Amino acid sequence: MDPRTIQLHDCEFKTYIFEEEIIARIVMLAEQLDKEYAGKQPLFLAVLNGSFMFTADLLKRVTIPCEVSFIRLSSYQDTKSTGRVKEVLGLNEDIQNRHVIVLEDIVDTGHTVHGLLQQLRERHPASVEVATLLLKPDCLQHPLDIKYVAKPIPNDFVVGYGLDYNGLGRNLRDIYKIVP
Ligand SMILES: O=P(O)(O)OC[C@H]1O[C@H](OP(=O)(O)OP(=O)(O)O)[C@H](O)[C@@H]1O
Ligand SMILES: Nc1nc2[nH]cnc2c(=O)[nH]1
Ligand SMILES: [Mg+2]
Repeated sequence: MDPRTIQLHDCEFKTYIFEEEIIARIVMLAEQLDKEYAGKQPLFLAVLNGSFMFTADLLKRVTIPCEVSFIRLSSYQDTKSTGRVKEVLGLNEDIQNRHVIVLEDIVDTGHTVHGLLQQLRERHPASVEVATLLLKPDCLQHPLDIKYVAKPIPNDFVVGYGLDYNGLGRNLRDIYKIVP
């Protein structure tokens, strides 16, 4: 497919992962989760805002009985982590003895998921794992074991398919990377 370039605020981005590849990877992930969580009735816990598209496309393809709930965490300004993860909307669900799968659009420094996993484990779930669409393994600042990764990527700032640059770009169907 032809590469496309777009402008968001003051930055230029070019196409990087097309919708077809995103969906193909999500289909494989759903099949894996169907097998590994059969009989466990997992609770998917989606981290807003970034994970909304990933969550919808993944859960449409998960066929086992499951539940979904949402929390909202925020830590990015411009293209950088502030290092402070703000809880904008908390968790109301009782997760004791539940099999929880955290859904993220991207794990970058790992600050967001690291803090969230600490909080969740205090509530005694039966198990907690993380499923992320994208992982930047070279950027991790915490020793995290992310079990389900649809696609590892290098250290470039990306937008689209839920991911934003200062609010813009979340509605794009493909993923774009920043042009330095
Ligand atoms: O691994 P980290 O360095 O913590 O980065 C990953 C987090 O950053 C983004 O969220 P953000 O805080 O920008 O909020 P958003 O989901 O509303 O875009 C993304 O959706 C992840 O939740
Ligand atoms: N939009 C966007 N948000 C992020 N949060 C952490 N890493 C990224 C990234 O590369 N792009
Ligand atoms: Mg997020």
